[in-house]
Amino acid sequence: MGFDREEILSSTAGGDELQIEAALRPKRLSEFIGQGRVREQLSLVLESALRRQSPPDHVLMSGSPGLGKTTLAMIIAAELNAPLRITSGPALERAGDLAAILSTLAEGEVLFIDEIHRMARPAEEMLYLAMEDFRVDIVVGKGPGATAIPLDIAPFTLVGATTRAGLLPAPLRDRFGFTAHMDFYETPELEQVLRRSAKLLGVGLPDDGAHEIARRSRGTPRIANRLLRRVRDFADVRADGVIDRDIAAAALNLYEVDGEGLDRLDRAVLGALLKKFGGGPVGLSTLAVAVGEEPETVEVVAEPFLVRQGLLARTPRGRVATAAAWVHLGMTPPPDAFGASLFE
Ligand SMILES: Nc1ncnc2c1ncn2[C@@H]1O[C@H](COP(=O)(O)OP(=O)(O)OP(=O)(O)O)[C@@H](O)[C@H]1O
Repeated sequence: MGFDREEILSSTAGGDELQIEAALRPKRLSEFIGQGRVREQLSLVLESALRRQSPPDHVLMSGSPGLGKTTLAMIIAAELNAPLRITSGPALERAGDLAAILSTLAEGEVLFIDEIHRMARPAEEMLYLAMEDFRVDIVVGKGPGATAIPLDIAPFTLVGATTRAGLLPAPLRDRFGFTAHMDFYETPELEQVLRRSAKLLGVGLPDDGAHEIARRSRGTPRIANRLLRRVRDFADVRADGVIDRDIAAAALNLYEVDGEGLDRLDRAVLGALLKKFGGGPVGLSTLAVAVGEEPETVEVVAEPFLVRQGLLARTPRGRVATAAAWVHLGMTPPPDAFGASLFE
């Protein structure tokens, strides 16, 4: 499969989680689990580009952190047999930062810009022209005497990733020929991710253990892999190394991941919403201050999963806890709680 178990095991010894994460990444589209529709659409886009022998359309991927956007960008380059350049929105502060990258791209190269919604405005405007005409305008001089010198660049494919597609300006969004929205994964898909990772890590993971970790992984492969490593530590020290359902449940309880996969931040958000604001509605920034986090962390990391679990609703007046949230935290929902009729 192109994976080197030694590579993974030795990086475990060094304790380098990032290296393990990299080693667990699927390298080809056929190894990528779940996201069936995105995979099928992407495989058509790539296949036809290969037949035409020209770079495919630019690709935009949106979705919560850890769902596989970086992995897919790497796969796109691998399937096209093309080199890959990786950067991120916050690193592109000035147009010159982007010009330096664009002007040195090889023909057909894949340029991956993570967190593309955080790119500075001048770089964004330079990108429009580059995406459309494979050209950049290098501005020389300042003020009224400034002149733009056009420079042709090699045809390339931009792969952009964002956790917040809504923040992308329309002119940028419209220049992507293919947009993929990544959804949270279903439990059986995460079981597959876990079985594959366990094999690569040489960990014994029976089906009931895989199921227990998968259902607590917030629909996210990165979290599934992270929990697998924590549970493996527990199994090595407190059991014979095999991760069955009971071992997985005991380890995850210890790490404060509850039965529905809510972690400490998720529970802090719900707890504040219920106990400090009577279930809401409350504004995002007030809620974030109450849990001591940045609004963006609450909005991007905690909320999408809580919404998906039916525990929190975003309304025009603010965030509201549903009746299910009260029940989840062991409290009785007030009669007027959002969705209370479901519990009658
Ligand atoms: N479909 C998948 N099949 C198997 N493993 C996956 C899949 N998607 C992601 N993973 C695993 O999850 C980890 C995180 O994926 P990745 O870094 O691609 O997420 P991401 O969406 O780019 O996150 P972020 O936006 O936070 O960087 C990877 O190490 C990879 O091993």
